[in-house]
Amino acid sequence: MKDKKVETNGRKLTLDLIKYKPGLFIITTILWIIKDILPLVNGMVIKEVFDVIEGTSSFNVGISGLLMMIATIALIEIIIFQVAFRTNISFEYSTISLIRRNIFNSILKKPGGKALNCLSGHAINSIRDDANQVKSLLGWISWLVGQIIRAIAAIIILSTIDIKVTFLVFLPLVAIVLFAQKFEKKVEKNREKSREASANVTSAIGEIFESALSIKVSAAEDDVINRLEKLNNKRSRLSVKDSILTTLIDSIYNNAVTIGTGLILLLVGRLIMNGSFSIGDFAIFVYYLSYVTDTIESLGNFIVFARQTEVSFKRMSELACCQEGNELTKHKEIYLNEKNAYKHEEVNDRENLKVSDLRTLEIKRLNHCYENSSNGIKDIDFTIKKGEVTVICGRTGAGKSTLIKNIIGLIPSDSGELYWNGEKIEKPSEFFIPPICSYTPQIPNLFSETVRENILFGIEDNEETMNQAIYSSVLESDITKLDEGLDTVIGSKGVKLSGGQKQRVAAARMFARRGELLVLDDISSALDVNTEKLLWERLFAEKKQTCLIVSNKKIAIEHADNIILMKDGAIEDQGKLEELLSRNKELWQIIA
Ligand SMILES: Nc1ncnc2c1ncn2[C@@H]1O[C@H](COP(=O)(O)OP(=O)(O)OP(=O)(O)O)[C@@H](O)[C@H]1O
Repeated sequence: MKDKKVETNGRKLTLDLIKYKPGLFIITTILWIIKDILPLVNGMVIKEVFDVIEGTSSFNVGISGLLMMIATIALIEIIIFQVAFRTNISFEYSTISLIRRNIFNSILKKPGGKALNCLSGHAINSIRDDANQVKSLLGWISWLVGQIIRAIAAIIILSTIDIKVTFLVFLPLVAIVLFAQKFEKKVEKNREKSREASANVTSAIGEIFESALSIKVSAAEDDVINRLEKLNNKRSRLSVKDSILTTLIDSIYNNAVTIGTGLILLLVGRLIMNGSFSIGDFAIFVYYLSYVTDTIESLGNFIVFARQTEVSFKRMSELACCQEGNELTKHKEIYLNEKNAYKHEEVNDRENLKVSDLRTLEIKRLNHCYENSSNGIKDIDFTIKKGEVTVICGRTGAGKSTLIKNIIGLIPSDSGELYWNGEKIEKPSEFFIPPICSYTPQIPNLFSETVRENILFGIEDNEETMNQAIYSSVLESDITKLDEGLDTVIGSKGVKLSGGQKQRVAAARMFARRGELLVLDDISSALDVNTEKLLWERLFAEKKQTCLIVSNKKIAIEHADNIILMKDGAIEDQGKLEELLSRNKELWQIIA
């Protein structure tokens, strides 16, 4: 399966998100509308205040009554604002959590070897900034609805005062919207570049932290800092350009609105002098004018912001795209208020898999070619039988790791089939997991937690399982030498452990999961002879255990029921040790 380009439709995705919590969206929007309409009523009351002062009012309420009305409206406005703010927060955080949940879920669902299609820094930036951008857009939509309704209502009221002056309010709107359209593409392109440059800096910093030791021993500090400086300068240039473009558009809106306002006020001033405007009319006109012009500006900014959000949708969709398609806005339950409500439906599905005990695992015509490369595996055919040890060997780069990653679904194969007891395995990446299969990768992935937590890695802490895992991975004497035994914190990526200890903690994690099929990728490369001997002896003492092992070590190969000899991505030969030694010089050289 090669990566496909992800097509995104920002409007559809936005609508999907609104439909996720339609009740909250509608309530928030209605509250914003009421909150925005109230000042219009206030404007009318203010007009009456001036008319009462001028003596032209037909309203039978005194100044004090009108002032009470103004205060009451302001109070109601404050209360509505408080409620709307809360419902809006619930709406925004529900949708942002859904987006983040779906991105993480899709990443976890993808084959392990292809979970991220970009640098981790890019993914982190996207999950943080792009999700926030979408959240702001959604909040803005419900806010804008109220503003637009208020502006329309204001325009209708203003046009009853003077239609000609009111018409002039629309001119800046049309001009600004047309102008903003022209800038849309440019802003979008630049924002994309700017975000990418920021992500490159984040990734570079991450890599520097991860490789601090290598940088020091290679005395590469200056080079690394120069590279970071270049990336940072690029980021800074693009960010400044992005800010300038956005500010430029903002200031154009503001100035157009101000010029429009000035023109209208000039016209109104002339009308007052003509006597066709009362002071009350003038007051309400000035009072409403800012609502209309604010909305024009807001609408213009919104158009630009919505364009920028398209970029965010695109980047997040690329992360949230898995075999089932773009899952970015897929409606799923999230738990914002409940403690311990974490559920992972997919994991539960896996636990419920009904699979018969292993008798045979057949690998048929398996092929994989890495993207933009001729490397991979070709036409792999062999069978693993229950209780047998299968050892894959071959020179470096022969395709051993690629083969096992394809079998257990960490890398999706281009073609070929796998059969478990004769039944086709449809999704290897979802099938080859504990308790069916457990795996130790060539490079151990450890976390800066305790040894115990690294071994358990989410499974229940059971003394018997832990002791068995420690015994099988020959870790017992290492643990007694650690300051706090199993509860020693091992530092970032296990920095406080030796290479051999790291390999065995990773192996212990695999043993603790008691997979029916154990898959071990060259786990003894950093072990001394005695420890390695013990490790294989203990593993092979369990005659029932089915193992698929990548190793060129003589002691492992000697225990193999079937040896798969790889060369240039293909199986060069396979069979028992004696048969292969009698006919194949390659194997002699590998185990020599
Ligand atoms: N992601 C990748 N993209 C392109 N080529 C790759 C990728 N990963 C591995 N390769 C290439 O595929 C070939 C097989 O790699 P693989 O890791 O399977 O070899 P191996 O037999 O396990 O080697 P070793 O014994 O050194 O671990 C190598 O030539 C390697 O450079």
